[in-house]
Amino acid sequence: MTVLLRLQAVGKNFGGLAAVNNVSFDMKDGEIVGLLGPNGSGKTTLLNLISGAHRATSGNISLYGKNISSLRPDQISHSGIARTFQLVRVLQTMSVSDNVICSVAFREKSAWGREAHEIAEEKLATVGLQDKARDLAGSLNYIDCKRLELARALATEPKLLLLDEWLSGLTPQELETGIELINSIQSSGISILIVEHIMSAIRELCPRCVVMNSGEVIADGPTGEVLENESVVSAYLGGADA
Ligand SMILES: Nc1ncnc2c1ncn2[C@@H]1O[C@H](COP(=O)(O)OP(=O)(O)OP(=O)(O)O)[C@@H](O)[C@H]1O
Repeated sequence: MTVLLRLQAVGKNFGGLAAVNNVSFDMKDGEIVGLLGPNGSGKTTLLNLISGAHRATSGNISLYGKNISSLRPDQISHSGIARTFQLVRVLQTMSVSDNVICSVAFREKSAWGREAHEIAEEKLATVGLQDKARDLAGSLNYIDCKRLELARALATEPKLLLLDEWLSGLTPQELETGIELINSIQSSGISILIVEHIMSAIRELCPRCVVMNSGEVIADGPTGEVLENESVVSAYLGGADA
């Protein structure tokens, strides 16, 4: 299968701190991969490097064989990578629909007017927000803000979606809905790299996991095996959560 994303010896230093250190792994087209690790292990920094928010100190990142390590975030978005943030970011004073239209306007194949509206409607339907298209984004509850952020990411037509704790803070029922939504997005052909602390969700969604600790990859493989790996248990799970 085609290699979608390739990380080769990727590193990021903040002063004397190696937040990401010599990280290498591939993702295949269509894959969903869990990115795990204890707090401060470098997961969000790695997503920031892939999405271009931060420039890597060392190593290479490529998408479909094209080196994207030195591209700007907008160029990386145009290459086919979209993300959501750990702390939800929506444009509070605009309507739900206009939030998505903004993403449509900034994508590589931008669209305006009626076409942009139709794309926004489609993405809002995908995430289950079609009935709230005219509401103010600032009036949405937590899960709906998360849905909107997802719709905004999908509006850029990504090949690879980076989800940073998208499921965190949801009620058990919302969690089930969220898992189904992520599953359906992957089934539509979008690859997903998901940072998540909720192990039940990771087990349900991800056949494969990569685990980081202190900036380094300490395990990469089938989720069941990885979660039983001794170094993973002691670094991250403390033996209780798996
Ligand atoms: N902009 C920054 N400047 C300095 N240090 C940073 C910066 N961003 C992250 N760090 C540090 O890099 C390390 C990795 O942080 P990162 O947020 O990537 O971890 P994480 O695995 O995503 O953690 P969490 O699960 O808590 O979100 C931490 O020690 C953090 O304090």
